[in-house]
Amino acid sequence: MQKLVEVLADKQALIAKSLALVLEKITTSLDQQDYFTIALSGGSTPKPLYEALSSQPLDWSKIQVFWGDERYVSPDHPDSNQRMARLAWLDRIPIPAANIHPMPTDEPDPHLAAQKYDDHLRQWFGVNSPDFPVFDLILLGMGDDGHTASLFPHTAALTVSDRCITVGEKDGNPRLTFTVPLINQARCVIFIAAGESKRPALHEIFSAYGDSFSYPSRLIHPPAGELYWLLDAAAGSSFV
Ligand SMILES: O=C1O[C@H](COP(=O)(O)O)[C@@H](O)[C@H](O)[C@H]1O
Repeated sequence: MQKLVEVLADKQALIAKSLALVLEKITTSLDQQDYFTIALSGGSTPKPLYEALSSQPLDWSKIQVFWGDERYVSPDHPDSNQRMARLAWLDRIPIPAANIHPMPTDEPDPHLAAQKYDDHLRQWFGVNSPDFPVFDLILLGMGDDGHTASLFPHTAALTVSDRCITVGEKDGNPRLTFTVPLINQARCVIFIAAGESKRPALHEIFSAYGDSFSYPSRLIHPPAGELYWLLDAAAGSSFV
């Protein structure tokens, strides 16, 4: 695994660096293959990145967009990760509808929805269990508590190793999330985190010894892939 930590002066520089890196990964991959698979993070941090991507002159027919986690709400709910990415980016570009792969949130039982998306991923990538699909790029955020995707501290989702998708839980509410082994299979994982409130969790995540059950982002280390941590100075100035 190649791990790179880069600290940018401020949030604007962080987004500019994230944009440049995502574009580099897309163009390099498309030189060698016909399509590029990306899994998106939600929350507030990546929104300006998605807005910036919306004005890039890419061949969107070659980009396949998935989500790494989703709140279990309808796609038009203000909390929906899909909604945020569509408003900021996907609704503004000429991307074929078939290239957008949102997590389903319409099953009465979220476990059924998790199984549906798991089946969809396996079918789309043509990968059967026990192997995992390999994403070209997975974008991740990190919450103040050290969670990533919807892998929250001290939850059962952290230990799921036989599926691509599982049900996470935040304050008693279900979410859908990529599992740790699926994320760790990726060719490239980019964490993007900003703000002073992330600093205590980052300290735990970057320390040589620590508790991954308390700080789930520690679990992400793709053995055959690249791992980037892009931070603004408020979050990361003491780590490089
Ligand atoms: O709930 C979530 O939070 C994390 C971090 O979000 P941020 O607002 O601190 O950027 C995000 O990565 C995840 O996708 C999302 O569902």
